[in-house]
Amino acid sequence: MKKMAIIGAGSMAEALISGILENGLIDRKNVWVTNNSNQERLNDLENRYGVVGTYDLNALFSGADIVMLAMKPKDAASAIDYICDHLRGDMLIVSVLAGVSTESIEALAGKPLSIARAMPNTSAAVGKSATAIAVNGRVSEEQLETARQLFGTVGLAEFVEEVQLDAVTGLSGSGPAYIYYLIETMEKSAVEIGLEKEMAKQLIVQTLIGAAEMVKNSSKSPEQLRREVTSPGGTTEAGIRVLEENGVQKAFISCIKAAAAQSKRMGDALCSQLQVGKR
Ligand SMILES: NC(=O)C1=CN([C@@H]2O[C@H](COP(=O)(O)OP(=O)(O)OC[C@H]3O[C@@H](n4cnc5c(N)ncnc54)[C@H](O)[C@@H]3O)[C@@H](O)[C@H]2O)C=CC1
Ligand SMILES: O=C(O)[C@@H]1CCC=N1
Repeated sequence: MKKMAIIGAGSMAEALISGILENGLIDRKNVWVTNNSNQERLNDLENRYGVVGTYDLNALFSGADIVMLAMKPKDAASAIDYICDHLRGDMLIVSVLAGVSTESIEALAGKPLSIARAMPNTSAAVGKSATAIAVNGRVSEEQLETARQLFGTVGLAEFVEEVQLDAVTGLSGSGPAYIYYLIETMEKSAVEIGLEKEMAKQLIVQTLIGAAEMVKNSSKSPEQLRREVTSPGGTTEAGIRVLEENGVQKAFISCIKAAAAQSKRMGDALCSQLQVGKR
């Protein structure tokens, strides 16, 4: 039975704990978690999930085969420095840190490590994450399968090359925020055209779920599906024309490119600081 040590006890850690336990991937008594100082949060996770919270690093790492890095990227250097004596080459290090390369993690730890670097999104909290995973050359077939299973408990898990993770971050890591922004916008306009907010919300959510299911299950392209909604001279055509006139598609493309570029900038800055190769 595997043991996992989780460093960082925030929302991403909790989503993964929940997914792992619901799927029985690891026994709750073998899921250990720590953070930098918030004992109350550790108690809360212990009470709700039956996992083990601790500040005793020897106990945390004893017998651990998987170590998950789940603090904010800005805290990565101090956190890895604090735990590096406990990291071993035979452990699978799983990182969800945005923009922190596998080489940077090894440089921070000062030793070669088997690392699976993942980019999930916050929909992991409801088991619907879209996660992309990249592994470094030291990850064994068995560890690769472990990484797939881990992120499979919180949604879709696909493998990519590490160089593609900035693009994934801009697309699906940040992606839920773009959709929330769209929902906010649809809610505002719904109220302006005379609908109650709560009713509008239900209609919007169902519209999104329905459209997503159509794209997922139909053999037709999104463009074809859009054309089927758009009657000549009808309402959709009038609406889409305004989107086109306002360059909304161009703005979305620029948005995703800006987010991906920021991910790369953040990663490259850390690589320069640590004097490791940029991706
Ligand atoms: N929020 C998002 O949409 C996504 C976040 N991520 C990544 O997930 C990671 C965690 O994000 P969240 O869970 O949203 O953050 P969060 O702020 O909810 O949790 C961070 C946790 O790290 C702990 N921490 C801080 N310094 C520490 C240290 N030195 N040692 C141990 N623990 C320490 C904090 O106490 C807190 O429990 C980040 O690296 C982020 O890049 C990845 C994909 C999506
Ligand atoms: O905004 C961020 O930096 C993180 C990474 C992906 C989603 N949230």
